[in-house]
Amino acid sequence: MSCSLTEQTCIPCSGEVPPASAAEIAELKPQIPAWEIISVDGVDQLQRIYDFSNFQTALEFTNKVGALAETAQHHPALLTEWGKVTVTWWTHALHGLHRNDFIMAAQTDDAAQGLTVSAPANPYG
Ligand SMILES: C[C@H](O)[C@H](O)[C@H]1CNC2=NC(N)=NC(=O)C2=N1
Repeated sequence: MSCSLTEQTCIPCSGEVPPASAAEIAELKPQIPAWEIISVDGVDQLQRIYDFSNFQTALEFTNKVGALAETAQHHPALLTEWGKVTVTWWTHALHGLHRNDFIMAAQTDDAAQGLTVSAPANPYG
């Protein structure tokens, strides 16, 4: 498919839908290069840490991602700290990754545009 991830929308997903195949992951992952695939208790997840210059901007970004999630009815784990937000996407119903997670990761990257700083600025270390 040539359509970029940010132009796609999530499809409703139940436990009957198969998780993303290795071939699908190989197609989609290069479109979100800054994301890591992690495994938590055997569940594959997409994770990225974004850096911000203060808590308020981190919270503003968190709320933008929350609004995207509500629109898509697909929800991430969000950890908001001073100067950073950790975003984790996976599909609860599948206990793993679905194309939806890659779509949401791409949308999350778009939401971060203009808000992030390139290096952590945490004065507390
Ligand atoms: C009914 C409702 O759409 C489902 O419970 C949705 C809600 N948000 C969700 N978010 C994520 N990440 N995975 C899901 O399986 C999921 N299911």
